[in-house]
Amino acid sequence: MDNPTRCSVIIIGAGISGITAAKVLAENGVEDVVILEAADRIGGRIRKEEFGGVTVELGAGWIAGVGGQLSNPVWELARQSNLRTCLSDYSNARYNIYDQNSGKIFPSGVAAESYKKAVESAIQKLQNHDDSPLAETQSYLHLLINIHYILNYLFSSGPKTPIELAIDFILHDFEMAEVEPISTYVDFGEREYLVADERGYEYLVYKMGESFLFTSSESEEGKILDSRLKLNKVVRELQHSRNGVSVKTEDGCLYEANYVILSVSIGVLQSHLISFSPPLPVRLSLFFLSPKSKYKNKKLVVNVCLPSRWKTEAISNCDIMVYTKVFLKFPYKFWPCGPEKEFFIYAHQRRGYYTFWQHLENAYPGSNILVVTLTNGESKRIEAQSDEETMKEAMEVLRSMFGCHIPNAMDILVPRWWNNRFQRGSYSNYPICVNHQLIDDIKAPVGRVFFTGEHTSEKFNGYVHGGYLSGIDTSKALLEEIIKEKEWKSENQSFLIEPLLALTGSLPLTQPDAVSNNLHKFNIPWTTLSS
Ligand SMILES: Cc1cc2nc3c(=O)[nH]c(=O)nc-3n(C[C@H](O)[C@H](O)[C@H](O)COP(=O)(O)OP(=O)(O)OC[C@H]3O[C@@H](n4cnc5c(N)ncnc54)[C@H](O)[C@@H]3O)c2cc1C
Repeated sequence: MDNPTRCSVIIIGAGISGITAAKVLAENGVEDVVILEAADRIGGRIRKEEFGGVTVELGAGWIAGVGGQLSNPVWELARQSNLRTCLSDYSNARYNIYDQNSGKIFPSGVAAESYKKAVESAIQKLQNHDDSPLAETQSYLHLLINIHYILNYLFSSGPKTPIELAIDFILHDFEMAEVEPISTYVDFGEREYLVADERGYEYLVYKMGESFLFTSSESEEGKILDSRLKLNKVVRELQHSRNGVSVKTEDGCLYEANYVILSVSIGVLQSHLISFSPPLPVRLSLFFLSPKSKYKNKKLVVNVCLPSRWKTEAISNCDIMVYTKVFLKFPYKFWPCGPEKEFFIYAHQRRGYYTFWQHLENAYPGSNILVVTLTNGESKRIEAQSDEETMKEAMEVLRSMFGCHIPNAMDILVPRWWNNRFQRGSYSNYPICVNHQLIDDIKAPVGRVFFTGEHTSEKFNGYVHGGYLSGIDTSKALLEEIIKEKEWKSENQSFLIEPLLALTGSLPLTQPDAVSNNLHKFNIPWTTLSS
């Protein structure tokens, strides 16, 4: 094995969070970094592909949260790069629900009424229920946060009819899949813009990289040539100690640094693609029955959080959402394209079965492309089957909506985020009543290993701007740590010099380890009592 490459900071992953973190470090004088990226490109879950003559976004498609008092930083980046976007209005989707049996759109009154009734009756029930988390619900915003509860109350034995299932799917899996989407809309505004630019959404990540990495000037967009960015480097082992970190890649290369920033997705962390030595901390949970009257016969869970025993549990408690956009190219349009027709819904007795459709005529007029979104179980199911089978299923659904005469699709594109071992899903999805300790634990550093990525953003997890802002937060936290270590070292010079003297025979080697205790963030032991 060659000598290890040595640097100050290794960044694992070149998605938006990793590239942003590297940029902030470079701007603050830490340029001695190495970025290890498993794929052959930067951008991660922001990814374009040419399909049917246009550029489609396989991953992030929308800049969500625009038009509010604060400006979404990703929207700012998009404006600086003149990224072409178009406004999307999902709210119309609920008026375009196709009945599986008749192939006709439910009269707008019926669909809108079902939707309104669903929401109103749920609020009513929840407000009457004292211990409901929605007892105080007064606004639409509160409603959005707690959509899980609404749906559970509304369909107390589960949604049954195709239209109920379709509404459940739109609200639950599509519009409100994350725990607090509200922060995005409250902070940055309620508008969402679809990126429709041939350079792709990923151009923003490339532009950021270009600001601190060397690029070739051959083409207008150039190519990142900087040796600090290493593509096709799959990190498999990470060893960390109070002296530093060493990272081994699948091709046998070794890298050493003072610190690591790990930006891989929560799905990758859960998959054990990367092994940690020593292993990431685990939490011990003790269960027993309380003899005391107040808690009599209740199971008590005492989470004994021994020093540094918390990380793995937090990682395993965060869900990952699988969200798949299937693209279909047709020789001509057969779907309505007028105003408020961009999105339409198929109501089927199987929940989430090719439910949510979008045409790309607003983004790319004349492209004749439809996109259908599947999630979770349905995503995994179609990932496991051939694209031909998926096309056949999609065509059956389209024929039941638009009739037998419609043409076959000429081409299909099925991204596989779940089976991609560098992603293992689309984005993090925290439990609805998330305990803030969970997110704190997920993002807290372990010794010299710092964690970043959309899943570490308390307010904006699941979004591109969550990834971007987490990259800034993590690199700032690391910069503080670097400064603290420098200060500690200069204050404790004697501890550093004396062991050297000992080596020359002047002193016994009994001095304390010459590294700041701050570097090891042992958690203070804590306990929780829950019934
Ligand atoms: C289908 C889909 C639709 C989405 N829609 C939207 C949307 O409309 N709007 C929105 O705001 N957000 C959306 N998102 C979410 C958004 O894309 C992500 O939140 C964001 O891009 C995450 O950035 P990140 O840097 O945290 O992670 P990533 O982009 O996943 O970056 C992590 C990087 O680490 C690399 N990596 C993984 N394992 C290793 C390893 N072992 N060694 C080295 N490198 C490794 C990966 O290849 C990747 O490049 C969507 C995501 C998906 C998948």
